[in-house]
Amino acid sequence: MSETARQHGPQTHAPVLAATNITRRFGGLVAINNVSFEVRPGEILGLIGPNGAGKTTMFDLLAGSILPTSGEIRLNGALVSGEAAHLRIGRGLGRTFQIPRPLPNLTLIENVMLAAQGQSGERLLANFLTPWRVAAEEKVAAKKAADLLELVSLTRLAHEPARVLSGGQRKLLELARVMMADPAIILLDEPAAGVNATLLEVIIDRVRDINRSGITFLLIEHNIDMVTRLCHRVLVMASGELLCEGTADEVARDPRVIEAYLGGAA
Ligand SMILES: Nc1ncnc2c1ncn2[C@@H]1O[C@H](COP(=O)(O)OP(=O)(O)OP(=O)(O)O)[C@@H](O)[C@H]1O
Repeated sequence: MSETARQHGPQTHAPVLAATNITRRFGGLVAINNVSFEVRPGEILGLIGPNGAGKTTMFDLLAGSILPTSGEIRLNGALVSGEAAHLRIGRGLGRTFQIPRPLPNLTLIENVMLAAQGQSGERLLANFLTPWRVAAEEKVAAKKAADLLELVSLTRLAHEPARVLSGGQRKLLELARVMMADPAIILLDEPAAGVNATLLEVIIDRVRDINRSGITFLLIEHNIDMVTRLCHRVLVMASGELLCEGTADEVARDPRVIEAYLGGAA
């Protein structure tokens, strides 16, 4: 485990997110087979495994894009397995995507502001009856969006349209967008994929900063260097099953993990 991971290890409190006996079938294919795990408050938990292991399907289940065939998902203790994705966002679950798709013609600030939760301006009647409140809320949201863009090192581009961003900058924008909804936990999908080495360092630093501010992460990543540097604990999946868990160093030495990767368990 890296020095940073050791210094900022998780506390042992009730899990932020818990998956219990989750199974998900697609027709005859069992994509997730009776998987259970917990994400502890304050940790960065890695989820790794060969292609087709079931990692993205697990994210889809946790975020509510798809529902499990069986099993339970709890978010801060509340049973959410049957709940729609937007309700889970309201409960503090944020998710980034492997290929972020910001609205290309809106500025970065506007893209981030769109992710604010429950503003009066979203309600037509409030717009009509209390325009001053809507304006005040927008001002607060704009300030928060600007602060978040600063946090992810994108202030310079805040008023540019999102279409000018590189792949790595889109990932940073996605992080700011997710933060706008004040998440307790962020599901981070392959933040290193397609990102150049310099920007990757920025992403690692920003994730670390955000984690130190108290936000928990579950991270899918193929870049083992990033996993080793960031994650307090790592889960390994293969062929829809949870193979093992431990520190990055421990799982890297586990013969079952080596076999899964070398043997093409997917
Ligand atoms: N909507 C779907 N319909 C049918 N099969 C699916 C569907 N989604 C995923 N699968 C299958 O479920 C299995 C797990 O896929 P998943 O995308 O979750 O793996 P992964 O670990 O995220 O892989 P990768 O690292 O390549 O992204 C694969 O065999 C995949 O083909």
